[in-house]
Amino acid sequence: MTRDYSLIFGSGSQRFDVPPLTRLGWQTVFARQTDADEMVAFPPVRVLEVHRSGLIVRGEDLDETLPPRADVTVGDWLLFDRERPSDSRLLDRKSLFRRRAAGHDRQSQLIAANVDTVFVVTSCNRDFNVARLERYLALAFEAGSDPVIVLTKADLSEEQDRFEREAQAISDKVPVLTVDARTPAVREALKPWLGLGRTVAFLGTSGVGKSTLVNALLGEDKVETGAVREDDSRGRHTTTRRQLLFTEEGSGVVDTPGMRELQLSDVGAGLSELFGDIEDLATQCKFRDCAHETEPGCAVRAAMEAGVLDEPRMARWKKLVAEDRHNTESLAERHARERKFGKLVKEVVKDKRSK
Ligand SMILES: Nc1nc2c(ncn2[C@@H]2O[C@H](COP(=O)(O)OP(=O)(O)OP(=O)(O)O)[C@@H](O)[C@H]2O)c(=O)[nH]1
Ligand SMILES: [Zn+2]
Repeated sequence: MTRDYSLIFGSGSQRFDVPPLTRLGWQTVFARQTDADEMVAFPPVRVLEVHRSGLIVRGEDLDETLPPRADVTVGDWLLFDRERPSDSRLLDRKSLFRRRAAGHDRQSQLIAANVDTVFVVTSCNRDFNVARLERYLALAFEAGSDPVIVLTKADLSEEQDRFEREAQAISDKVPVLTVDARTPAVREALKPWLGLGRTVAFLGTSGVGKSTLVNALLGEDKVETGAVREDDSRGRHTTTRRQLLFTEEGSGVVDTPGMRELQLSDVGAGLSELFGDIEDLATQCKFRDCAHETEPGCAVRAAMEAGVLDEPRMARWKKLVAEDRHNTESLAERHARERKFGKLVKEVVKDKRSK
């Protein structure tokens, strides 16, 4: 077992006892996929940066650049093959964020792997939107990463209690923090999810304070914040980074613009995690394909009428399910479904006419 020496020695200068792989985020789930002999022949390396020209990886006393490959992303673990670097074995992931590429095939672009916790960031202002938060949470669950809601700009709002209450009501699986992202105290607030060998990432719309939080964790201005970024509108290009950085205490922070553009697609399982209670109700509806509108024997509407289920929440659920289906279906699948529906309508019309 790997011991977490940071608990014994504290962090900072006395880091010498921590195994280098642990500092890079090596965990039992990865160790279980290999053994000591293989690790000597093919040392584990973690992907820290992805560039068009190659992958920057790091292991114990190892800093290498591997040929680029589409099946690997930031945060991944590989067993480095010195002879044939492009054959380095990719270890199974703990979690994976991906984005559907443009076009109608279902190709997806890998964004980040092996993220333990994702901070879903929103501000105590007009950015705050329960539907959008639910969307991000579904994405996080789908990726296999634990979400935490971070409410920033608490210092600018007189209603932070209300925002906090609304965020807490979304799911009892998701903790909520309220912070001023610009103060050093924010590191304390995020601490329970950081720590040696843990990897975190940030999700949220533009301007909510993601870069500010990343900088707070890294202890310096590694990432441009909004104030600087405004230059972009005058034509300056920001470099597209996809990188994994480490804090002083040894936790990994994924900073990738791709996380900002994630869409809801293929998040069926994530939605179930977030709306499991409604899905359970739906299984009790009289009709298996109940749309929970006017059908008799609808358990979902019954719960709503009894005041057990919040109507706006159920409306958001329906919208997300429809949207996920739309994003997930390939064009061919959609055509097939629409054809089937068209045929059904024709049959019903014919049936009515013949009566
Ligand atoms: N008062 C206050 N200002 C904040 C807080 N968090 C962030 N800001 C400010 O909000 C602006 C935007 O913050 P960023 O960290 O750049 O936001 P971002 O989410 O990284 O935005 P993008 O890079 O566009 O995705 C900056 O000027 C920050 O200083 C906060 O908690 N309180
Ligand atoms: Zn129903």
